[in-house]
Amino acid sequence: MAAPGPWGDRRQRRIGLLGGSFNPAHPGHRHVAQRALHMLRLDQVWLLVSPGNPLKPRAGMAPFAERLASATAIGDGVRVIATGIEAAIGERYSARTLERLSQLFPRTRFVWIIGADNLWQLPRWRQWRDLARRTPIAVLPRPGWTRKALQGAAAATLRRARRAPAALLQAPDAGWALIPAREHPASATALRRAAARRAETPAAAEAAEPLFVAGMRR
Ligand SMILES: Nc1ncnc2c1ncn2[C@@H]1O[C@H](COP(=O)(O)OP(=O)(O)OP(=O)(O)O)[C@@H](O)[C@H]1O
Ligand SMILES: O=C(O)c1ccc[n+]([C@@H]2O[C@H](COP(=O)([O-])O)[C@@H](O)[C@H]2O)c1
Repeated sequence: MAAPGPWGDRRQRRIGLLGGSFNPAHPGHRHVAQRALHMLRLDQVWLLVSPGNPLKPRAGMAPFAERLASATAIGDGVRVIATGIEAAIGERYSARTLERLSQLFPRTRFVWIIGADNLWQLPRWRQWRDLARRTPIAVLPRPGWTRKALQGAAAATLRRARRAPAALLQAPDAGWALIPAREHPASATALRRAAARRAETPAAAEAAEPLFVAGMRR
């Protein structure tokens, strides 16, 4: 399978993987991708659109093609690119995805990128310890989650594997680092709620119209 981008073979390439539902994609994703790209001197960040997060309900999840298009729209097509490779290889558990990607791209060093909310949630992921043992993890701050995640179970279990950001990709073994970044407030949940409110507004206005007209007559 071809990598989703043009490559030179001059050295081991470094790819950041920002896995997500992208339901929809938003500027918070772009911020996280660009910050990781810059701070970890990555060649690219792949926005890895999940065929279905194992921990999220299917109800309310937009079709895969729609989410892939949404992620594509926030990338730049060169350094930050969306990919549906997880669906193509038939994986949705991240530990398995990483194992398969390492087989498919043996000369690539992958870094798993997550927001602080997902560091907090990590112990609920399948084979999360294997994932953390094999793959460097870059954690980006997120409003309401950063401090909580640093005090959570994953951070405690992995405390000896915590690295300074600059050291994350220097060591041959995996580890994790909190990447200094401004907290970005965007969230897909907030966007979906806002869209639902907007969708309700015309209907609500229509429903209120007879009352308004009646009120005018009185
Ligand atoms: N504003 C943000 N700051 C930091 N990390 C973020 C931000 N938005 C998303 N992420 C991270 O990007 C990855 C993909 O996120 P996802 O597509 O689920 O978006 P989301 O806004 O968290 O969605 P939802 O609100 O539906 O859970 C996750 O690791 C998540 O933590
Ligand atoms: O492997 C798991 O058990 C697992 C459980 C929950 C989430 N994930 C992955 O975490 C990434 C972020 O998911 P999300 O829905 O929060 O954007 C995405 O790549 C998911 O597939 C993975």
